[in-house]
Amino acid sequence: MTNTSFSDASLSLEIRALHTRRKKLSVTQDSEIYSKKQPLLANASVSLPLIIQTAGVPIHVYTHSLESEALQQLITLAESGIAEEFVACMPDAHVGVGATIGTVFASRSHISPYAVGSDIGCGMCAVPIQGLTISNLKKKWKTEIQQSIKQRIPTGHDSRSKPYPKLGTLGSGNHFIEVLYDETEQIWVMLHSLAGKQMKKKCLPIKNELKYLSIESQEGQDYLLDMNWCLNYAKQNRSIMMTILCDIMKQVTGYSADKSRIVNIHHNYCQTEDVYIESKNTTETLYITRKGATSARKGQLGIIPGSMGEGSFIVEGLGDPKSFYSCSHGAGRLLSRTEAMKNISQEDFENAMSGITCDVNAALRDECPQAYKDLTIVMANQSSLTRVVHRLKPLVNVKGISARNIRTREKKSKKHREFFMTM
Ligand SMILES: Nc1nc2c(ncn2[C@@H]2O[C@H](COP(=O)(O)O)[C@@H](O)[C@H]2O)c(=O)[nH]1
Ligand SMILES: [Mn+2]
Repeated sequence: MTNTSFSDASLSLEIRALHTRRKKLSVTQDSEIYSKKQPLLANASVSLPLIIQTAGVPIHVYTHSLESEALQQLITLAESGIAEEFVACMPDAHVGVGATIGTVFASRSHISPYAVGSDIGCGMCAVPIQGLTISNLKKKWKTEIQQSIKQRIPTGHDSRSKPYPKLGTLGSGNHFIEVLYDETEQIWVMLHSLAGKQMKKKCLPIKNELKYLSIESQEGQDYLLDMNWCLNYAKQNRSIMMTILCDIMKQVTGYSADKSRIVNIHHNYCQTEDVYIESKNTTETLYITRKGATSARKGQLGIIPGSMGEGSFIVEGLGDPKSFYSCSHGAGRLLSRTEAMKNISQEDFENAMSGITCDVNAALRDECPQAYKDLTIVMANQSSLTRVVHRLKPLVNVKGISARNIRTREKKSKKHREFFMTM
């Protein structure tokens, strides 16, 4: 039986209630209790990280609210025996497949493909455009840039090819390209692009199963080799797209990117890093896995995107060992895609995007700003992990969806409507 408990006496009753349920769960594995969504809710005044004791290593949680399923996944990892010292949960965390999105952990001996995630090497790239500001950006350029991006960078279905996605392609879903401006009115370009290779759906585990490989085993070595191949591929893909994007900016506006300030980072990966081990007062080299997390070593630059209406942050790491030198990789989803489609009206979506040059096709409503967590709260929750360098607000957004994707989605929702009308 597990010893999971919460160390901070001031945590709210809700947490204690969840704790009791979780204890019940581990004994009975009652699927009915399991499927109930009981969030972890702490008082916003409680300082972060919350430290949750488990039968394995503790969990450092950098948010005051978390879905029960995500907490369950973190506990499974913390009690698996493969994680050293603690497991860290980032402020944008939400339930993932096999492991929570927003998980960081260190291992001496094991790697978990499920904890790296299916989007191996998914990440962000951003660069400022030297001399281009809000004041000298002509209004008509925004549409010209948007159209040119769509013509030159394949998105959604058009990104696909076998066995790997084409280099220089964006991917689908919440992958995006943006033109933004910072607090000094400086213009930036940014992209969030697809992984080196998507793990096949049939290879993915059920939600709360966590499988892992010994690094010394043949499978572990094979996985590391393949994962590193995917990381290189994903980084190259971002570089190629960024070159095209900067070329578009130059062609349309006449201004060039300041390539010396480019930031190009993964947020789904595993690599060896030197880690301070507090219990031994030593530094060791361990395998750090970040699934939906940004490296935030002291002085290291990172990119934290929010949503298509909210924009993003350029941040600098503060090098906090309590999070394994990491911070969030975004705002994180608040509503599932289905919930967003159902609960957010087309009018509210369009209002949230007013003034931004972008598509507001109904097929994109599951990507609306309202579907994501409040980025201000996410940033406040990680003030000990990272410092804001630039606050970027969006001007142009191109999402990872092709005309063909839109037609397929429209057909599907028409069929869906017809089905319900005949009932
Ligand atoms: N600036 C923008 N941020 C966005 C957009 N769509 C999503 N997002 C944020 O990115 C992260 C990435 O999540 P991942 O797990 O898929 O890597 C997500 O949590 C959102 O906060 C956008 O169009 N523009
Ligand atoms: Mn990503």
